[in-house]
Amino acid sequence: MLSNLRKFVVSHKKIPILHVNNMCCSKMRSSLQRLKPHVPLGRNYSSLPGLIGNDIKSLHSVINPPITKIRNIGIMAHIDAGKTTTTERILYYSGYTRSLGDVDDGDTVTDFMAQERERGITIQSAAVTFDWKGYRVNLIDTPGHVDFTLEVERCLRVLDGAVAVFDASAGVEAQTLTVWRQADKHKIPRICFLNKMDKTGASFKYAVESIKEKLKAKPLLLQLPLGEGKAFKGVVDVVNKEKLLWNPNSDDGKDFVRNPLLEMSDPELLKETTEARNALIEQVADLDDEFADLVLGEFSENFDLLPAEKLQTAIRRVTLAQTAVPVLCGSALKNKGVQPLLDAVTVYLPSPEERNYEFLERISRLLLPFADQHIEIPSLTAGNIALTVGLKHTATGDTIASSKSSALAAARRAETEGGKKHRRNNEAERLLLAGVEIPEPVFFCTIEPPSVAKQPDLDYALKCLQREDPSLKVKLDADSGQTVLCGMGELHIEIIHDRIKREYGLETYLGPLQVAYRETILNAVRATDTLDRTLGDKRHLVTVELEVKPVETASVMPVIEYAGSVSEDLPTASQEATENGIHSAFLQGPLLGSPVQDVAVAVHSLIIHPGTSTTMISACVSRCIQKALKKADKQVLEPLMKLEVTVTRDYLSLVLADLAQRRGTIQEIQTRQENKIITGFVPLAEIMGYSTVLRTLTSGSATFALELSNYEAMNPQDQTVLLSRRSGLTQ
Ligand SMILES: Nc1nc2c(ncn2[C@@H]2O[C@H](COP(=O)(O)OP(=O)(O)OP(=O)(O)O)[C@@H](O)[C@H]2O)c(=O)[nH]1
Repeated sequence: MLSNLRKFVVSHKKIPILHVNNMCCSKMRSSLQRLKPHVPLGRNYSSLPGLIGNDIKSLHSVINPPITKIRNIGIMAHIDAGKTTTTERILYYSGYTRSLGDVDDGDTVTDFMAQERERGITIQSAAVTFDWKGYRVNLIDTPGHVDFTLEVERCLRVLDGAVAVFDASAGVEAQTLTVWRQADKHKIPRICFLNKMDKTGASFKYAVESIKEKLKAKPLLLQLPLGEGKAFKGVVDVVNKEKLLWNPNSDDGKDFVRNPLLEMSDPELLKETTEARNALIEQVADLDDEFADLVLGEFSENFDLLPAEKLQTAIRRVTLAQTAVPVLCGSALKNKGVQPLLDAVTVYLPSPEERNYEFLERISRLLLPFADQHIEIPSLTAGNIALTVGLKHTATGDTIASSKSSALAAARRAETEGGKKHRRNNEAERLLLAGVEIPEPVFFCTIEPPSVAKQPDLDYALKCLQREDPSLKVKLDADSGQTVLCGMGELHIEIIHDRIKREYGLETYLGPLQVAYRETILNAVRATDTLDRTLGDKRHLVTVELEVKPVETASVMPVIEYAGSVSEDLPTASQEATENGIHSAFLQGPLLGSPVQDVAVAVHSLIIHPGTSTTMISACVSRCIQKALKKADKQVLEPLMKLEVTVTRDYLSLVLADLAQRRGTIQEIQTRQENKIITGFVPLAEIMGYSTVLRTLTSGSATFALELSNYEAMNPQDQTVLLSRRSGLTQ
């Protein structure tokens, strides 16, 4: 949402803002009517939701439709599965746009950033709102590239349901797994859409199997494809036993017929569909006791008599319970199968009141998003998605509440419901609701403004970008004084660089991309330290004795223990100061100045002279830890990436040989039609610039996906080379 907010701020000069606050209905109606001609649309938009032609159905329903009729959904998938193309079709069939946008022509609604249109990929999530058969659908198109994982994560938190789009010729791909796990984490009910059924090599069966195997999900086949690849012409609705055929002469897919399957005309297909329907009924009955009772009681003799609505209601229950996922198929590009997908969204995905949100927020200005355009609205009921402006201090992951007491109540609820997590008993922390988990950046590089005078402008641009994208970290290198960007991948940093130029008018220079290493220790070491300083007439005196030791946590958060004698009478402020000192010491390890992970600290003794400031306590503890770390045996940890390369047979051996040279280890090689899918692990340092290498090696025919797996100990030889290179001894 914040990305759209920023977009709004950037582009608000172009778009007239309608101040509808406190307006009477007739005034608002005329404002809404005036909206269309004013909005500088690059595309041909038909109507905003609720507006038919230039008329308004009902102002209340435009802004606040009944909650049961709202669907807040996201579209998620592996890169290039066809999310944006599917979204375009959805907007067209719902009447939101009057022409079909095309990713390859760079004129889609939701990919509105210049970089998105140029590269044909989604970077920021975009929200659009439209109506479908009496339902209000708020839809978010999320990025598929692994570098923008955080963007997906922050969308999932506010969604009630999602459509997972798959390339039917590839099935479950690397990033599908990641987004699927994220949706699991946020308990989001899903529908699967097997897209690209028209593509050579598309296989409904293969894609369904991969959903079972890789996602460990139970697919409910609500449709069967009519033909595959070039022969794909429509779908069978298994629930209703109907055939849906798209008119081959229609160039926008609006024209399709739905006919019941008859013994006379389609005996084979009817038989196949009946079998699929019976299997579906049995599968749902296995998962839902209420439905099992119904089926066994009234319809056990003949499943054909079971009304479609009863089956749909049960499918909805299991979808909401996330014990199974409905599967549909189609081809967004060839305009087939998208309308039934929209029907399924309204039928099977939850309304906001079926999820646990009970917030009502009052904010000075609210805007309804239409991709990169917005319309101001006077109020909003629970379950809707909107934008707000003017929040200076919020960042992605924050929760906005109407008052401190409601935030406290919500925090308490979060604690009892999901939490059980240990929270520190401090009020600021209690006010926090579940934020998004921010992935650790794995790459960094220096960034320089065109001149010293422009440094404040660069700082400002980076501050703004960071607020909307917390996966971007900005640091100051203490030695060189340079600004350092830390990001999720090469593409991430490249896009940030590009955005600074386009959106803030600053030409900046990036240093070479470097890997973010970590460090750890191999043995336990004890150290003591005393800090004795007199400032003014005040004496600050602290003596600490502690031990650092290795422990396997795979985290940079140290485990902290206190000896009984220390914890007994340690005031909270002194404890916080001690822990601040511990945390700051581990941010910069002794080998490379990288964060230290897999460590525990035992504080054996802590003697604090009365009147000693908390800053001095932190400083003493931090110095003592650094002393201990220097004495310990140390180890560099390097990011190990999980890699998936899709390559044709001809180039397999070339790619494998190249990976071997990059210290890669191969986990498995699978066959998928004409392609080989290599999965394995490779150190990040060895895979920089891999897209160019792979393109050259395979004449552009291979693709790859990369994801951080874990941090692994570097072998002693490589570690020595790295350390001497970093200390400037070798190149
Ligand atoms: N054959 C075929 N190609 C499709 C279909 N849907 C999309 N494509 C093509 O696949 C490519 C990727 O489509 P997008 O809609 O940009 O995919 P996306 O999932 O939004 O991609 P990202 O946003 O970058 O993750 C484009 O070249 C589309 O034209 C389809 O149904 N069939």
